[in-house]
Amino acid sequence: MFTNKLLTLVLVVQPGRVLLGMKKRWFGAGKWNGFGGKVQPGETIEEAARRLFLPENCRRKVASQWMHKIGNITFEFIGETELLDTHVFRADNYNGEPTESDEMRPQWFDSDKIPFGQMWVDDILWFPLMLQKKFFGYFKFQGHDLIIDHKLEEVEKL
Ligand SMILES: Cc1cc(-c2ccco2)c2oc(N)nc2c1
Repeated sequence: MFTNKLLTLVLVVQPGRVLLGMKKRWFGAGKWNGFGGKVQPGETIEEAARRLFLPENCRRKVASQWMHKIGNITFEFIGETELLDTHVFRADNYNGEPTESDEMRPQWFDSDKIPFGQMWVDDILWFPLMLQKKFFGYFKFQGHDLIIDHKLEEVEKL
């Protein structure tokens, strides 16, 4: 019997570069990733993505269509009963200045120099898809560094 935890992930993809953040503590610490986290009770997935990515003083200024959903990935860990239902968004028109937080240290990377060796091991599989397509993914992990099964499907609509 599995339970579902809703998570968000926002990636800023611009011509020739991608914005990632170095996770400084807790789950996924030491890995570059998109910006996101847990969806709180009473908020939508989109509201959570906006809350977790945009600093409070920017939220009012950014139109609601600033991001669009590009993927939905389910992560399962062997021996655990909680699935991570992760909703992936792109925020390409983001033209703010990323600032460091307690959680994340932002950095721009050239699109051909993504640091996959310091990221979750699934990323190298779905990053190429997010540039052009929408996708569903499922990854079964043993520990945090070994994928023992996965499915990845390009879709027209999420
Ligand atoms: C197991 C796992 C979890 C996450 C995650 C989503 C939100 C916070 O952590 C990942 O993010 C990426 N890129 N791969 C991931 C694998």
